[in-house]
Amino acid sequence: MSWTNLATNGRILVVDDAMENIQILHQALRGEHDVLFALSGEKALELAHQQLPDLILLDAMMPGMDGYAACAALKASAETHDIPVIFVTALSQPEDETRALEAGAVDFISKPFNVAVVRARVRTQLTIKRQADALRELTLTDALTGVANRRSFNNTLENEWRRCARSGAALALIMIDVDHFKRYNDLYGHQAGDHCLQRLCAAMARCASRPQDLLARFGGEEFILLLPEEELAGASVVAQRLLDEVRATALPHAASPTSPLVTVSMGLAATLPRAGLDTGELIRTADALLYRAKHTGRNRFCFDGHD
Ligand SMILES: Nc1nc2c(ncn2[C@@H]2O[C@H](COP(=O)(O)OP(=O)(O)OP(=O)(O)O)[C@@H](O)[C@H]2O)c(=O)[nH]1
Repeated sequence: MSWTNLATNGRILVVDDAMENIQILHQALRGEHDVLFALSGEKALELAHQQLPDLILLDAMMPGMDGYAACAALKASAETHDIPVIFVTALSQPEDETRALEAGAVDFISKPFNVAVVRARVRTQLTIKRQADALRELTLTDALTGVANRRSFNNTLENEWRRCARSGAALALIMIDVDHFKRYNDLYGHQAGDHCLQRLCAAMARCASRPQDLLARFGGEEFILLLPEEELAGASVVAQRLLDEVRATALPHAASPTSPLVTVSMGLAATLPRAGLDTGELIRTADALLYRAKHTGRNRFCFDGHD
């Protein structure tokens, strides 16, 4: 997304029980945006989850679930929480406006609407939304490698831990460290070292393809792969894939006593998360097993019961 067209080409969901209002708004916005519509609050929630629009124009008064209830439901769901909602309504008292803002709306447009005003307000909110998205992305991404950073990993671990605790599923971690990376930098230079980390990340990202898997840079030349709903057996399959994929990337490392190519060592740990149990313990276990992998020859993975 270029910074010059942040205000256009959005996916806008228009929600109104009156078809003529939807037609007017569709007419007003379709030149600049992709417009979806729903004729009820219930349908709006369904579409919002399926299509993840950039912005929602929501009628306050509708039979069944009204705009306030729909807005509250959108704000209560993690997937739709960040979608800005503009209320569009014939109600024009300050209390109505306050109620909409309290329900989580970012703006309020009165009916009958002025099409130019609607367009301008949509542009403004779309720009703000995209700037917020870009900022969130920046704060959660490692600048060098493009994978998640440690903050993002910590957030995801907490969420996945709770999710697995609810469903009774296991959760696995692979702690990954590049072997003899100091020697790599010393021989090839820091810039080549950076490039090596980028290539390794691209290779490692190919090894864990489920939507809930998360590869993150844990620090320096250390990475961590979070595998929700996975046990040690599954994690060891992924770890073997990581070893193979890193080998196939074939990055020369003439200063490594382990191999003529860049290699990684890994520690694997898995647990059945429970509320109240500490996520730190799992990380410490994976770290201790990574240490064991380093001290038993590198270019390998270790987990309890297997070296
Ligand atoms: N180029 C580059 N080097 C980094 C980066 N982050 C950490 N390093 C280097 O990674 C090296 C890590 O060194 P050590 O912790 O001694 O580990 P190692 O040399 O990989 O040895 P083993 O882990 O025991 O195999 C240090 O020289 C760091 O400067 C980075 O972003 N770019």
